[in-house]
Amino acid sequence: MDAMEVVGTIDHRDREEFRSRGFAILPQVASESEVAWLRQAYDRLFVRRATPGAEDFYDIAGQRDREGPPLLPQIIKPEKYVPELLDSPHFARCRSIASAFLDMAEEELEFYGHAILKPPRYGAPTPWHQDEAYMDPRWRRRGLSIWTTLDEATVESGCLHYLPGGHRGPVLPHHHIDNDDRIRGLMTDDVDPTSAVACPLAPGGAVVHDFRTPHYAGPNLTDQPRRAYVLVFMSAPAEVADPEPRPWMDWG
Ligand SMILES: O=C(O)CCC(=O)C(=O)O
Repeated sequence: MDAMEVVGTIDHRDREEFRSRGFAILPQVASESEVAWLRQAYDRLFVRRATPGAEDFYDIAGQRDREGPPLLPQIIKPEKYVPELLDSPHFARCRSIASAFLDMAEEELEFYGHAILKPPRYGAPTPWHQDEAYMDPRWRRRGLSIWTTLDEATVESGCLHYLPGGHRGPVLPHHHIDNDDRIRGLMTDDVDPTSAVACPLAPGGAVVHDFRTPHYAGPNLTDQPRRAYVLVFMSAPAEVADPEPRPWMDWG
């Protein structure tokens, strides 16, 4: 029996929370049985594909040529390897939720997934960043991420933290982690973490954040893995007439 009611729709309070704070909390977007299915798909994916050099596998926090286990392993577009992910009720629910938050028809939304694993008692923090800092400034997209946890996500295991309202400001200056451009991950120093809101969740719960909302997750200090499956939904790109410089990007 599934313990909590799975909610695939949002109401005006969720919308208002998202509009004013740049994030919203959805306590249950996947049922217990869906979480069990997602976990086994996720684990198989990491066993098969989480090897250095594998296509779509990255260590966000480790240097490209680093030896040893990845610090913050991530698989981009897991749906390429497990197409059933897109047939799942969880995906349908998330697409409908994204459509409601973005006020765009489902058919107009582009999307992709990514999976970020924090193994037990191992792994780096995900430093403060805005997702938009990773994007090409020559193209503007409206969008959001729906971050579903497959495990208990707590402050100790690496739940997400947000800076409320940060999505209404600019894209902040970012740099590569440790100022080392062999590390793929970006971070910003321009946040005041004392005003951050931590978002602990039970398995199957989700947080939704705008591309511009600054966010952070700590290292996993617990004996359980912290498996997050993220679905990113966005509008088609619109060309920006006068793009802002993002010197941390490869194109300078
Ligand atoms: O799962 C994490 O540690 C970070 C997730 C994140 O930054 C994102 O989904 O945008």
